[in-house]
Amino acid sequence: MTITHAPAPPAAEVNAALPTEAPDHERVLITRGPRSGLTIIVAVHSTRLGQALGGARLWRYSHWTDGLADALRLSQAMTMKNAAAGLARGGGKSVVAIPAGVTLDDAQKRDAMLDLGDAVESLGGAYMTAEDVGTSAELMAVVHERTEHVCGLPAEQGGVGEPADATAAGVHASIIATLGHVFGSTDATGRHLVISGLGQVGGRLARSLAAAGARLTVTDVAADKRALADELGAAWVDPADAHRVEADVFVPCGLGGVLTPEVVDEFRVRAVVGAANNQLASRDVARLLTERRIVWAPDFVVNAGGVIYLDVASEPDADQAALDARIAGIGETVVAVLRDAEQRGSTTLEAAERLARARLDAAR
Ligand SMILES: NC(=O)c1ccc[n+]([C@@H]2O[C@H](COP(=O)([O-])OP(=O)(O)OC[C@H]3O[C@@H](n4cnc5c(N)ncnc54)[C@H](O)[C@@H]3O)[C@@H](O)[C@H]2O)c1
Repeated sequence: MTITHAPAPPAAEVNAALPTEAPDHERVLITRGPRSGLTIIVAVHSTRLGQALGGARLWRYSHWTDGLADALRLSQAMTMKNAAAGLARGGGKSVVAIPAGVTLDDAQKRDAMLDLGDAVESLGGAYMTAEDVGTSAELMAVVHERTEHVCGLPAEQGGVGEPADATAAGVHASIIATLGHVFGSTDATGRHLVISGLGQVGGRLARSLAAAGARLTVTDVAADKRALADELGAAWVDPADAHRVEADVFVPCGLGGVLTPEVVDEFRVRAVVGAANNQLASRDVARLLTERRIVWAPDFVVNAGGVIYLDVASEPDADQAALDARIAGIGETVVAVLRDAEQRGSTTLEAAERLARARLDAAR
């Protein structure tokens, strides 16, 4: 294949350090895609609860080992997410690493997805892939040409499509549950929420929270999202200042790593509940949030709606009412985690991890 070199390296390359501790993954496949020439990594962290499920990331990495580090970390997080969500699913993740400065055209993306399909198939069903950052339902349909172990195909092809609606519904339920925990009322009317990131999930949430009567301040690094703020009558704030707004809840729906010690120090909210993955810049930030009495609903519990949707809706006898109940149940899980943390004097992160580990231990 021909790789076209962009004039300047794209901004969003991932640099990720490999863990110093040896990985505890069941299997990690690292292979060079014969069609695409790209490094493909499939990390199966755990199948203790069932076939590992987690998305495929097609992204730029400064070095292929950054892609490996990402896959190791993300697959481990999927084990916790799927266990905390009560799914009979293990944790896994795949990464197709695009070298720095390289842009793929459509034919090259297709080659990459066919290679990914072969890599997934070679694991004999230990891992099922789905869309994630840089991939889509359409690209999953290409993966499907090489393996059955893929979900989230386009609806026209009999698939269940992309899961953003379900993710947003789960985050909405989590926010309502957290309001109940913090303020003693689940009524969002007049509550002031700050949403940072108005993409697939944040945009849907802004609509559902506005409909629930919340007062919104919103932001995005993409200035064109301001139209949604205007449509909903929401206030707009500069992205860099969003975390300083005095409000009830901060709702991170952009990229991960947003909760740094500095940000937590400047927060003027009572709770943080959002869709973004890996919100904590480091584990100690969970303790800083607890010390400042800011209730953080752990991201991997809050944003599990998408994976619940992919799991439940992909079943042949999928039932919408059962799915809705499972998504709404995320709110109950959030409350259980927040109460457990309060009772034991632990961080909410530790409480969510206890819940996930208990389910994993029960399956030994
Ligand atoms: N889509 C899903 O079903 C799903 C499921 C689980 C978790 N998540 C996580 O939720 C987050 C949002 O997902 P999405 O699908 O809506 O992504 P998206 O790419 O559609 O939207 C992200 C939005 O955040 C904005 N953004 C990026 N950096 C920002 C910053 N610093 N400040 C403000 N805005 C910023 C982007 O411009 C974009 O509009 C991601 O972290 C994703 O990993 C999504």
